[in-house]
Amino acid sequence: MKQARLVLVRHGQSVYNKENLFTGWTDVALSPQGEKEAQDVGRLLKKNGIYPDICFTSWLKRAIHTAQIALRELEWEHIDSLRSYKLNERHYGAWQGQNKSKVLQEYGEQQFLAVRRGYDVPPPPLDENDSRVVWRDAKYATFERALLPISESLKDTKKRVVEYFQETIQKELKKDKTVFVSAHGNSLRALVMHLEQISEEDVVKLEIPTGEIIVYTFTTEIQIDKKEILLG
Ligand SMILES: O=C(O)[C@H](O)COP(=O)(O)O
Repeated sequence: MKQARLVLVRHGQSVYNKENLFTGWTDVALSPQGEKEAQDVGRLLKKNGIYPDICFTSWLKRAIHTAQIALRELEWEHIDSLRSYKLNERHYGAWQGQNKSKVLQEYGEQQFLAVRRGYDVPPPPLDENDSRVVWRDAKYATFERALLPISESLKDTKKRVVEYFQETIQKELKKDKTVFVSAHGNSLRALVMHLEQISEEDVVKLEIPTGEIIVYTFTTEIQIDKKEILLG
């Protein structure tokens, strides 16, 4: 019997991950190691006989390139790919581009963790006059300003990610498709929190490393039957 499968992949290491900088909506490329991690994703999918029917990514190139490299490695590049800003990484506000160790020193462990891994504490917002603010990026020019964040908590990210999951991705699962999603550390933490009904307290411990592949198999009622992490 064909069962719906959801394959979640965190993009490979980016050049900001390598430098230990907060990234958020900053649109940075994969590092050479990240490209290798993306190839490994394709290799592991092949080894496990997982050939997706459809692919979803965020609008950020580290997730787009991870999906493209993985599908090339899998020799499965023909499938439809849909992209949405709703799968983008959590907006890291004024912390974007800052060194994580320096921010930790400046804010102290408790505040740092509350923002970085907690549920409803956003980082300080990006100044509206900052040239990096999202509405100055041509890609988002047609959006209403109110839709574009200058900082987000995990709760804010979860709202848009779950909306997109329920409106779009879940429709494919209901047709028993194998759905590939290439996204980000925190947009995926938000989705996993929703799927596994993880509490606000427990989500603090949820970590998703770069290049990780999580495969959920669903029953016909869209209930999780099995969860697997694919390892090389
Ligand atoms: O946006 C970032 O900096 C990373 O993609 C995720 O970072 P985090 O693990 O520090 O939340």
